[in-house]
Amino acid sequence: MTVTRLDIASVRNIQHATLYPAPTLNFIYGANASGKSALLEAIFLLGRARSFRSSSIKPVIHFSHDHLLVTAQTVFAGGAHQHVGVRLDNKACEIRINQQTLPNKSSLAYALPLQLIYPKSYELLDGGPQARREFLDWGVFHHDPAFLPAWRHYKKALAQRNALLKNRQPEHLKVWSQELSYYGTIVTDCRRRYLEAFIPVFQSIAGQLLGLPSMTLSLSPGWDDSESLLHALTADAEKDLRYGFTQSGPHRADLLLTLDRLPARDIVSRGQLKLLVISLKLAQVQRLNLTEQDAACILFDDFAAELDVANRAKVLEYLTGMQCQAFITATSPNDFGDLSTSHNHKMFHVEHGRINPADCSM
Ligand SMILES: Nc1ncnc2c1ncn2[C@@H]1O[C@H](COP(=O)(O)OP(=O)(O)OP(=O)(O)O)[C@@H](O)[C@H]1O
Repeated sequence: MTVTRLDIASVRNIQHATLYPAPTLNFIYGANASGKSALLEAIFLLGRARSFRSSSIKPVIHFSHDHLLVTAQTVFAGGAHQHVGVRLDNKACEIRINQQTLPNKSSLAYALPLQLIYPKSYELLDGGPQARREFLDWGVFHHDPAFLPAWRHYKKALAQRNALLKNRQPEHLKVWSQELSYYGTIVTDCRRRYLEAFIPVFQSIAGQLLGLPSMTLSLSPGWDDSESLLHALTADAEKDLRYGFTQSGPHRADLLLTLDRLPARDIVSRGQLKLLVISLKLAQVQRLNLTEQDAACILFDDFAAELDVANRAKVLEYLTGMQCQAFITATSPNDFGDLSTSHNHKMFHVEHGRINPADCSM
């Protein structure tokens, strides 16, 4: 999937912009506060109907307007065209794909798969497990159609079981534990199957970017899986009643990245940690590329942040060979390094919210 035309209205300081991006790499440069991240935010809004910078939509909408609109024309590898649009205001979200209004954000995620790399992404390895679960589930969602319905059922059952625990009503606990166990096992099987396919891709990219041997990635499923989930839920029932919530299950899962059997985050340097996160994110896109489906689009904000020149060159070389569309920002065109091996890319200059094509030879 490639964005061939992008129209943005009222996103941060971008009042109106139309872009015809390259199907490969798109380099975006401009001074601080010019609107580079706002441009990536607009594309992210189109793929997820939410911002990656603000939890509410109000601060994202241009001060003098009451709604924002982002639309795009995209083309699939097979040549089919698609028109995608998102209109957001403080209260409502309207999603349109090919002139049809759709109720679910998940349809956008299928229409425009996105992988975002920005300074906060680096918390993926040194922050809490929720970010790692969300990261993993992005891949599982695109890999396995059984995942989303099972995950939705699981979350409903979890809410019901937690309500019983909170209200100290143990009598119906068994029914919800069974429900939770049934869907939780499907969710975990989907995660395991995806990881099997994902790990070799990740190891190959991390090998190229970092050259670290003996790196392993594994799933901690969220309970002691030497026993079934139902067994864990039954054994935990008393403790769960005391704490008022369910302590075992895939909602507590984590991804463990180790080097020489120690948590990678305790060993690697800051720069290496960033390269590991970049490897994880690129591996998700590469994995999707290898399936029947169309490739995801990469949004890479603040490319130069904390990566030295040699590592930037390695990442760029990898991105160039990836055969997917990417939007990459930096404050100066020099930050992108030597672009002589990157063919057919485009460069854009952002200034005070205006986006203009720039000379690629810069
Ligand atoms: N709702 C809004 N309406 C209008 N302008 C806004 C709104 N929200 C933020 N801005 C302004 O939009 C500009 C764009 O900020 P953005 O974060 O996109 O810049 P940037 O080019 O990524 O900068 P940096 O290099 O510092 O990260 C800023 O000047 C900001 O003050």
